[in-house]
Amino acid sequence: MEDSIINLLEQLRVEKPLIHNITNLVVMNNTANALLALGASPVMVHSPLEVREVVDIAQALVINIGTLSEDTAEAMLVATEHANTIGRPWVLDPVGAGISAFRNDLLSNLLDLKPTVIRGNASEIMTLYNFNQPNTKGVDSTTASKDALRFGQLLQEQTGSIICISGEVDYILSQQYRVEVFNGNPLMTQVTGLGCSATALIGAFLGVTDQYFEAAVAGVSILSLAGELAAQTAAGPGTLQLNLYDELYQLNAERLKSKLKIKRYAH
Ligand SMILES: Nc1ncnc2c1ncn2[C@@H]1O[C@H](COP(=O)(O)OP(=O)(O)OP(=O)(O)O)[C@@H](O)[C@H]1O
Ligand SMILES: Cc1ncsc1CCO
Ligand SMILES: [Mg+2]
Repeated sequence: MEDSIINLLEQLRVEKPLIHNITNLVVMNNTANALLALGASPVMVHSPLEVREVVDIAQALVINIGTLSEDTAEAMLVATEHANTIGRPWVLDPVGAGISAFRNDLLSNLLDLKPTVIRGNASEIMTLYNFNQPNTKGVDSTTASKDALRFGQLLQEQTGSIICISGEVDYILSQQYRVEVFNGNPLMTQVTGLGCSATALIGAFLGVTDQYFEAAVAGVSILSLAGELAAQTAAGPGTLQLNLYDELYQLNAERLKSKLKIKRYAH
């Protein structure tokens, strides 16, 4: 399985896919830098008046609802509908699912548009399966990823999307497979938007292959491994964020082979 991740990373660095992000105001800069460090080419375009044209030229689309407004919500619907029309893959990050009726209505519309991949923390994935769950913690998870696994699998069956649940263990779920990633470090939760960075990296890999499950596995496991390595020499959250860019930039086949801790199960 490491081989497929290594091949996808090499391909990404050659092709430098253009990744269209409609994302939140908090992580705009750190996700653009994470994409650049990995080898992709980010563009953040949010106006409903221009997203169609950007979807046309991009290889994949990232939708992150963290800091929603009426305008960005409209842009997300326009962009994803157009992506579906022309066959562009897209990934949804349901940040803060459950915060408000506005957010849940948009999420419900986006689910109807069948995201290629959905990546969220445990609380967000549980809310997507049942919108009646109260959100008590904003954008952070109140529960462990393993507690959301059953709901993630049900959400997978309901939507047909590939589902990624992040946390101490990261899960990537399809109809056929479950992959578990054991890399990462708890300090990563003290830096805003590393889950959002994982979502953006999934977008980058969706831009270089039509093996969408393998793209999701690559995005999640590379962010978790780079975060783990970044934490090893970090004095705190600040250096972790900086080290993360360097780890993404320096990541190679040898490091992936020796440090990745992933398991694949067939259902
Ligand atoms: N308890 C933990 N132990 C080890 N690694 C963790 C832990 N929690 C999170 N991580 C790492 O951080 C990554 C992001 O997960 P997290 O659950 O914090 O995302 P998130 O809540 O969506 O973040 P954000 O919304 O700030 O982007 C995971 O993929 C994993 O690598
Ligand atoms: C802190 C925060 N608030 C809205 S989006 C965001 C970034 C983490 O998802
Ligand atoms: Mg998140």
